[in-house]
Amino acid sequence: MEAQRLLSGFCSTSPIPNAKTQFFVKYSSPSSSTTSFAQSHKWVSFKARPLSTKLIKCTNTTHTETAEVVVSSDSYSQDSIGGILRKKLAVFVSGGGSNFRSIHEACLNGSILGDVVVLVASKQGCGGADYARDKSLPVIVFPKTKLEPDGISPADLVATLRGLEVDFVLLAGYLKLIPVELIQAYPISILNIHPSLLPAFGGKGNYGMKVHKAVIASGARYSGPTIHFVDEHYDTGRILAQRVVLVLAKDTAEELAARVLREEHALYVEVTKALCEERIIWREDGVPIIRSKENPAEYS
Ligand SMILES: Nc1nc2c(c(=O)[nH]1)N[C@@H](CN(C=O)c1ccc(C(=O)N[C@@H](CCC(=O)O)C(=O)O)cc1)CN2
Ligand SMILES: NCC(=O)N[C@@H]1O[C@H](COP(=O)([O-])[O-])[C@@H](O)[C@H]1O
Repeated sequence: MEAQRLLSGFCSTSPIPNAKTQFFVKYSSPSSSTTSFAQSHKWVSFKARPLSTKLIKCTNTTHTETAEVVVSSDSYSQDSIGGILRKKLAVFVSGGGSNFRSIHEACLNGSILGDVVVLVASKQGCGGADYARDKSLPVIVFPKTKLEPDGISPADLVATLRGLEVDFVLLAGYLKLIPVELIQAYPISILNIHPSLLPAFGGKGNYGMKVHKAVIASGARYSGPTIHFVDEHYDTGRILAQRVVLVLAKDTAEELAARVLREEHALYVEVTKALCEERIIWREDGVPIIRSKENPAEYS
């Protein structure tokens, strides 16, 4: 229901103007509804300066909620560089969210021509979700599981991202399989970062510290992050970018993980910048490459 309300502008009587208008919404719900949008006071903010506030009442068969909508001018989504519009990003996390934070900060400081408009978390209480709430970003839990009963369905996830006009989905430490519904709804628009040089050390069961332990145990002398497009299987999508990190003879998995993570943060910001500036080109053999901003004749 909340996903639908988010899409329909919270209520049929919503005064919320067109999608180009940004707004804050504060929910106060008498009931302890089972969803992440309707519990007590929650600011769901999409940025921008408030111009006016409006109260809207949302009723359904079980209860009535009031939402205070702060309608504001939309001075962000009209930003553009050379006619290229600012992009709307959804980031997916399961853990601490350091990649999410570095991307969000790069959007705020102008490095990335885009805005994170929603965070999707597989765990309501993970560090990435806490950071998003602290920054007044909307948080959606996906998927719905026994441990996360407030999670939404794949259909509601697609509808909500569409309703938020998301252009690209960035997986950043997200540990669940992305469903085919989302992949079909966002063809070649979903990226993932993996902490090894794919195709090595990828696939089901290869995530987090497990990857770095396997790299060290293998005797590999090099590792590093890979960013790839997401298809219906784990880590088999088209590789877009990599960085090489030395594996030192006496590295612990934690030391290697920290070295790789530093490169992940830089690489994901660099790739997201190229994505939002529409500098990703598809080679005839289907391999995606990135056009240099400084020298358009150069690709990587
Ligand atoms: N359709 C896709 N979904 C996801 C992809 C992808 O490439 N295609 N990438 C992963 C991220 N990832 C590696 O980069 C990855 C994440 C998790 C797993 C894994 O084995 N998960 C376990 C469950 C872990 C848990 O719930 O704590 C499992 O499925 O058994 C492998 C690779 C994100 N989604
Ligand atoms: N296979 C997926 C996987 O292992 N992803 C890895 O999870 C970590 C998330 O860190 P973060 O939450 O601090 O960004 C990152 O190292 C990322 O590469």
